[in-house]
Amino acid sequence: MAEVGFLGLGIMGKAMAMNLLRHGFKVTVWNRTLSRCDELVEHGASVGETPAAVIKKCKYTIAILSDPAAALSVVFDKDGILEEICSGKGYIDMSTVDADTSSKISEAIASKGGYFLEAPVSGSKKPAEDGQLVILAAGEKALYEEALPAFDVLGKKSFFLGKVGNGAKMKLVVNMIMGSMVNAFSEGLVLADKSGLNPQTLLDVLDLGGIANPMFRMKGPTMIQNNYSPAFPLKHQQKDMRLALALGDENAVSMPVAAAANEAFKKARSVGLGDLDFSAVYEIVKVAGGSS
Ligand SMILES: NC(=O)C1=CN([C@@H]2O[C@H](COP(=O)(O)OP(=O)(O)OC[C@H]3O[C@@H](n4cnc5c(N)ncnc54)[C@H](OP(=O)(O)O)[C@@H]3O)[C@@H](O)[C@H]2O)C=CC1
Ligand SMILES: O=CC(=O)O
Repeated sequence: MAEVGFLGLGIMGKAMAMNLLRHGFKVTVWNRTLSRCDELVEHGASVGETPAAVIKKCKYTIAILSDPAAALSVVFDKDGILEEICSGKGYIDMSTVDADTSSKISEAIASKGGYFLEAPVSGSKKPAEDGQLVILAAGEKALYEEALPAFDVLGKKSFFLGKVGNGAKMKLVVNMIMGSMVNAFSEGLVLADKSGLNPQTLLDVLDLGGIANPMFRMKGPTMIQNNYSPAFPLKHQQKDMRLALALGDENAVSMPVAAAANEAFKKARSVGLGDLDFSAVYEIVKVAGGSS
């Protein structure tokens, strides 16, 4: 089996690279904070000293990094991907970014003869650990087909959405909906509490009705315990709202619900909740709703 490169061992990357190792893939990893590679090495990974070194060694390389700045940095900066990408090599960016960022990366890689695929994922820490992500790929179809054995390990379903940008846009639309939902959910929990209802009973009622969903089911119990151990960091959810609102601007789509949700996420970041789970926006909604 050809060696797969893997850049970025945060919450998602660590779980995904671990999954590939568990399924017999040979993986060479790199992370900006190199010490984060140690645990992967214990499970059989090799380490590349730089993104360029990983690209040089591997037929194709996957990345999952925090945001557009990080995604651009590993490609364009010193020791970055552009130094070694060439004909016959592929680069797959699974970070959640905007279509412009993805297009810039795609064009730069093509200018060196390499192949590019964007492939952001829907699903959080647990689906990443369980190989149950939903993969939203777009770009070079041949690279998509080459990566399918890896995608089959990482996810429960892969979509090929056509030209570069379509994967990024699909992911932003999905996360814009999710960010609005968690705000509405938080308001419901506050309203139940303030009007004398038991929030746990609200969760039980919701879970049996037409708006039951895995996100309410997973986040509800921890939210009512004020436990925001990060699966999907709030700062990333706010980045996704910001990028989705910009996509709305470009397309003249009015999104007042998403804009209000973004304000709550911004407020949460401004009071230091950015590294907690995105469900910590509940703390902001509680204050706005007059709860302590
Ligand atoms: N967590 C989730 O539930 C999901 C997240 N996503 C998306 O996946 C991406 C990663 O998320 P997640 O794993 O949660 O994030 P984390 O914050 O846990 O990890 C971020 C990763 O990006 C790296 N990084 C940050 N800045 C730079 C930089 N300038 N140069 C190089 N590397 C950098 C970090 O390196 P270092 O260790 O050195 O800080 C780390 O490896 C994000 O785009 C997010 O929106 C998508 C679906 C679900
Ligand atoms: O991007 C986050 C997710 O849960 O999907």
